[in-house]
Amino acid sequence: MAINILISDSLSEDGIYPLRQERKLDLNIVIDTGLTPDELKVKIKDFDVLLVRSQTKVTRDIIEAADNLKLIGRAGVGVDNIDLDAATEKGIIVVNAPDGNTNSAAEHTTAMIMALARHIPHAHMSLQEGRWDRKKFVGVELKNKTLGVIGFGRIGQEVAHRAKGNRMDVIAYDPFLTAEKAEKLGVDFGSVEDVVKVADFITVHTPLLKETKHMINKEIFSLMKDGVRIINCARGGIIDEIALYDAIVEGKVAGSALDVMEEEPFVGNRLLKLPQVIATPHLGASTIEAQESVAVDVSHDILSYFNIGTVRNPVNMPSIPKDIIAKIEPFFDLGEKLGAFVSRLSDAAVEEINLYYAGELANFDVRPLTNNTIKGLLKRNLGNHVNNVNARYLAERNTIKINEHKTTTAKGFLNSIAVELVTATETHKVTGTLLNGLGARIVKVDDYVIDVVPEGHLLFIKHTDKPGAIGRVGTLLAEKNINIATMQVGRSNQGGDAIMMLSVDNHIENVDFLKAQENIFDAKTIDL
Ligand SMILES: NC(=O)C1=CN([C@@H]2O[C@H](COP(=O)(O)OP(=O)(O)OC[C@H]3O[C@@H](n4cnc5c(N)ncnc54)[C@H](O)[C@@H]3O)[C@@H](O)[C@H]2O)C=CC1
Ligand SMILES: O=C(O)CCC(=O)C(=O)O
Repeated sequence: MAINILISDSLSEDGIYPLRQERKLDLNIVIDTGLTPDELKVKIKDFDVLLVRSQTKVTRDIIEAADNLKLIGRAGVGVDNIDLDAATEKGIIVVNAPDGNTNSAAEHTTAMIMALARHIPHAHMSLQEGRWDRKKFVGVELKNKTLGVIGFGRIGQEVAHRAKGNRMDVIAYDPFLTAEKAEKLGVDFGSVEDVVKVADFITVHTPLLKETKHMINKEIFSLMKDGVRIINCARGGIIDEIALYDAIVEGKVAGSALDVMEEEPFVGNRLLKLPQVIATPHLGASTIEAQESVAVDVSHDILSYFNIGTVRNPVNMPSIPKDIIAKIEPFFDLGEKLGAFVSRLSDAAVEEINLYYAGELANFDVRPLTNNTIKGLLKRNLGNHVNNVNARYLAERNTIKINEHKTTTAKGFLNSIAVELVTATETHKVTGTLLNGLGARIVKVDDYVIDVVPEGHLLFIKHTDKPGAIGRVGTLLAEKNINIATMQVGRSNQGGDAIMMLSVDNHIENVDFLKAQENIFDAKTIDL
């Protein structure tokens, strides 16, 4: 079946070349830019993939109307134009291209700092208007000035690097910036307040989040040096525009360079009328190189998702290095099957799921494996609507607690996974392993040690350990023309509780005939 891809913002044609030349998948690429939200809401129904830059607003409304959507690709960094919660709830994976435009955005920020320091746009306009005004445009040097960088991720660091080339001192704030890292990068570091108190130029490079919205506000402006210059090439909204406007008019801020504002397009914004402000229409990533690079990156993730089911740059799923994925991937199927198996052992509402990882597995970040296992467990009640993207969200929405437990010592096996399901009245635990060269096995159900291949049609029977029980089950199944492929038995003690685990050739619709037997107190069919 064709995979329908809608590109709704203008993207580099060279960047989507990997999609154009794909031969294994049947891709149907439709480019339709400039759709209104209402038009997109109707159109999106037929598409499996939506590919955007920052222009298209992928709202909850649009996501809810997107009946076939599996992946949203953002050719760029910021995903604030995509309702991530709505995508996650619907099980739609969101990917971005975090590295492809770093250099361009850092170069643009540097250009803005320089243009601001030397009044280049205004001087140029004045010349165009026929004036030779050299006194009006006296600037300041960058050398020996301090650049304050708030948000010291990819772009913030690249900007700092260039500032040092201009012989500026750099002081940065980022919640993840440690003394060791700052020293290695040759910058000072401190709190937001520490940074703004000493900086001559302040540039912000954080994402727009609840915590960063208006983080540069009236109070923070009041701490700044008089004559400070403010640059925002990250996201509108990080700086409170009312506070910025007032600080410029009051003379606290000598100038501001803005590539982004709270409302875009920002033609007509009153800040543009101030002579101290220079601005560009969100051009940080607008270079041939960056646009090609981000489009190539998302194109590769789309292909990777549909070809092998993994992506490099997930936004709403844990991002795990390739080498770790390679180590945990073989356990995905086992985890899902253990989840599915344990879900059949109780009909009561699940309150808690405990995942026990033992052996070498315990050394790795197993969150994707946990997601897959929860998917297997929740499928019984939620059906195919649950997937790796929304499994954890759906568990939490149903107030199910998820706990991962790890130990590097695995009893008897190199690695094992145990999935424990806790309800108000009972607890069940199923343990599985991958046997070298022999594949997956279920090795324990509750307290019973077994050895069962987790596939096909299984029949799980709990009974009293009495002579003839096994033969009776065999006869009853034969009467119904059900062929037994394998059988395992286990018991707690002689004459006590016991289990039978059979694999049979066909699905058994109804097991009441087994439950009606005197010594059988439970029977369940489990199709894996
Ligand atoms: N103008 C444009 O065209 C472009 C804008 N951008 C924007 O630039 C910004 C930075 O992008 P990258 O450096 O690639 O992202 P990044 O994820 O590498 O770095 C962001 C940094 O902000 C830090 N941060 C988060 N909350 C913070 C807080 N409360 N205070 C201080 N720091 C905080 C994070 O720890 C992280 O180190 C994003 O908003 C992105 O959308 C990116 C590319 C182009
Ligand atoms: O697509 C664009 O040009 C905007 C880039 C951007 O703002 C980002 O990557 O966060």
